[in-house]
Amino acid sequence: MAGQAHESLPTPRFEGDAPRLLIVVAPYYRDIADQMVAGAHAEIEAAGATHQTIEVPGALEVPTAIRIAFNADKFDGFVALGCVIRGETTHYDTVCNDSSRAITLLGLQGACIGNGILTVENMDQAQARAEVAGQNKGGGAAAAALHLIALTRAFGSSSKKVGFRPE
Ligand SMILES: Nc1c(NC[C@H](O)[C@H](O)[C@H](O)CO)[nH]c(=O)[nH]c1=O
Ligand SMILES: CC(=O)[C@@H](O)COP(=O)(O)O
Repeated sequence: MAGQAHESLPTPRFEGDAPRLLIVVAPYYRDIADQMVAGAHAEIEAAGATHQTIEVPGALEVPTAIRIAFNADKFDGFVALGCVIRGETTHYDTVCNDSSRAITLLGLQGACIGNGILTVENMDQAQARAEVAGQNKGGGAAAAALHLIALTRAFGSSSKKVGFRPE
């Protein structure tokens, strides 16, 4: 089903106290980015949550933008969107590995993040994953963030915390 992080894991639905999500998108490839943002919007709205979208130049800037917004403590979760297509040099590896690792570290430090940064060999692969009627990776990333928000609310918070969140 479109938007599901996994076919067998329905996206949580929120009744009241709508979660606020920030979509951070790197429109390095504008058409691909727009499709993934559309998928994320649809998934978030269907779950009864709200969203705001900001743009940064490239995938390497996405984690820093999330850190900035996380420290502002205005959002319950984040969706990272972008597209990295291999070029002639090893820069592809840097962009892919550093952006994904930074996003994972932010998650371990307390941010509820779905990672929808595509890392592909060519535009055909990107298109198949970006289109909402296709693999809808933007919707899937939004679904992942929504799952983590629901988990956070279910477990609540305690004095014992791993990670950092400004009081
Ligand atoms: N080649 C791609 C990039 N490269 C740019 C970097 O993400 C970054 O903006 C730059 O190195 C300045 O810090 N970004 C993408 O999102 N996709 C690419 O295919
Ligand atoms: C993923 C990239 O950074 C890549 O698009 C840059 O292209 P190149 O490796 O040919 O400089």
